[in-house]
Amino acid sequence: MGTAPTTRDEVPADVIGLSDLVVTTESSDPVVILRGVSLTVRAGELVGLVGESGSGKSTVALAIADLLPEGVVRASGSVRVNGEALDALPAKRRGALLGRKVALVLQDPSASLNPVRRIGPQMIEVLRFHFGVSRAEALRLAADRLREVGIDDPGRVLASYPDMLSGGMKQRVVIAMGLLAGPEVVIADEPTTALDVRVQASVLDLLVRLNSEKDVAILLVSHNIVAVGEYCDRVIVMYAGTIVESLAAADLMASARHPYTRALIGSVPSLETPTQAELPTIPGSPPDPGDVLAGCPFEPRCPLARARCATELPRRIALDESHTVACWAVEEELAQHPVRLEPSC
Ligand SMILES: Nc1ncnc2c1ncn2[C@@H]1O[C@H](COP(=O)(O)OP(=O)(O)OP(=O)(O)O)[C@@H](O)[C@H]1O
Repeated sequence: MGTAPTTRDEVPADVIGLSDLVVTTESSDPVVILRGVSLTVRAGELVGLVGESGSGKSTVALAIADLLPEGVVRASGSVRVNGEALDALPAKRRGALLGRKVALVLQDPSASLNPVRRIGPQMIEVLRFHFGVSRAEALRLAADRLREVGIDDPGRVLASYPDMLSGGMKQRVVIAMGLLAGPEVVIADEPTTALDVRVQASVLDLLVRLNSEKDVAILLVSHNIVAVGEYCDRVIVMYAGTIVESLAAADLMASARHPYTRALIGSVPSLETPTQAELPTIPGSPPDPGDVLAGCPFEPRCPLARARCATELPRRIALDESHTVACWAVEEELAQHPVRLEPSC
């Protein structure tokens, strides 16, 4: 985490807070995409959001940025940014708050850049909009931000069109653009997926460095639970539009309890895995978003499933201050031990 160590009395404020967020398609027979998601990202925190394809990670990212696609709506629940509920703000103030406080970095950097304008004018426009600075000052600030993301020759990059840059370089530019307004949080949705394997680690390292040096909170969306565990402070695991577990990254390998989290960890190869070895896969597939689910969405694939799991959605219980899990089997195992049975983010 980028913040200085805090005492118990000095918990950093939440920069992002989702409460019971339900997102559906907008139709007479709506498809439920998020089924009541609650989470927080605290100031300076580096949080990983993981899960299989289709679990709803990108929808969470887009809901925070108020950028849900056409035909997808927030049906209930709330999104708070810097303590302000987005719903309570008029559209103009909501846009200004998000523009200043939240930077979104998407998988494909080209989607965030205008292909027919040089990088310089694109960055200058953002700076002049937010700070009303002169063109010369904006150019200086843009070059500073580019250096901050590891670009040694900002002059060349500012004079380039996006397609003159490599994928890794473009993603650095997008991150630098996201930093222009001085955000509290960067939401990075699979920021390395479209990049060459060689540059993936350097972009992740850059995000970690920005988190520690500039104290920017980061919500890192990823398929790779092991990588997220290595880079982040906290890991949140999603399955079929729900959060099934949230815990400190340092506890991930030894203390993850949800059978889905354990299966995800088991399906990622490690350096020790022989190249010929067959990796365990999770049998079955996630439910379709259109399925009506009475119980736990993981029940059909779960090695610990019991009768109750098919009919009752597990509640999210706190195992300790930083660990929550939603699983009837885990709850039954813990029945002999005192746990705080209260919803927690
Ligand atoms: N506009 C839409 N209309 C209908 N369904 C949608 C729409 N957008 C997303 N979905 C569905 O919502 C579910 C969650 O999608 P989302 O992209 O948030 O998942 P994800 O975990 O980010 O997946 P990936 O890792 O593949 O990006 C998916 O099943 C997807 O098909």
